[in-house]
Amino acid sequence: MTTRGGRWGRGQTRRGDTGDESAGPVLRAVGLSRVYGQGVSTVVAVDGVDLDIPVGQTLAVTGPSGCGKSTLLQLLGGLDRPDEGEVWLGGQRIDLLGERALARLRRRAVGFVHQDFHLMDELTAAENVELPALLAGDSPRTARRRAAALLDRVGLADRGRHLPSQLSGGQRQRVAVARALVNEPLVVLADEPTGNLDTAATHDVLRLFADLRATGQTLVLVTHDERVAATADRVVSLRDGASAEDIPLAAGGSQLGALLGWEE
Ligand SMILES: Nc1ncnc2c1ncn2[C@@H]1O[C@H](COP(=O)(O)OP(=O)(O)OP(=O)(O)O)[C@@H](O)[C@H]1O
Repeated sequence: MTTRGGRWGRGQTRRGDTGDESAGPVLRAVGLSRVYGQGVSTVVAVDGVDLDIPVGQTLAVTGPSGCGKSTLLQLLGGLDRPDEGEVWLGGQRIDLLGERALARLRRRAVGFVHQDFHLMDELTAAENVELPALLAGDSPRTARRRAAALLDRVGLADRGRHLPSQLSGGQRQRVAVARALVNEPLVVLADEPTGNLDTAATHDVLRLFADLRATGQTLVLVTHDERVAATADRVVSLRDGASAEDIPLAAGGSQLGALLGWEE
């Protein structure tokens, strides 16, 4: 994948760009806590999480329903703010940024993939992918070119003019992955990206993530599915908002082959 010169400052490059592993973690949480509600209805959704995510790592976040996975992902991506602690992205502390600066940084540095795709129904697949590039300041021509290349990369070169309603769930999620990549984010954050997909579509999306991993893209993946988690480099399990286990998987993405071979 080509890179855009000047988009990132010193210490903010991706592994795929420079091969430089000395820049420190691309994403870092320090003592992160998020509390919802007050009084008797208080819920501590995230409770003192420390996390360093190196450039190029695929991290799976797992744990039982309600343990705080989605809240943690939103905090890491600057969609929500912690009550305590710090979030660092690309060497910059983001939890203290003002709304506009945070929105700008999020647009460029974070690619989100959601369980239910979050595509705009009235826009074509290509327009959905172009939109974040246009919002980040690219010319229409550049945005179109980038969207076409990404749709090709996710195997949907011939579906650019289709509306989301004319695509299968797996195809919609591949459009969503293309959209997440269009601004060459520092991190891709995916919340149950295979949660609404059948087995074949799940495999398509996992293959896509394996391809991203091979290019050095940093990826954080929230998943209930242990087999999906097994395709990561590392698994962090949450219990009641806190990190209960942090396991490096020596085999990492090589589990993908086993998973696909087993299921197919
Ligand atoms: N906006 C909110 N207001 C109040 N409580 C919330 C809110 N969002 C989440 N919570 C609570 O915070 C806790 C963590 O929720 P979160 O969605 O992060 O968990 P999760 O692990 O992603 O769950 P699931 O796997 O079911 O999606 C839960 O107890 C949830 O009820």
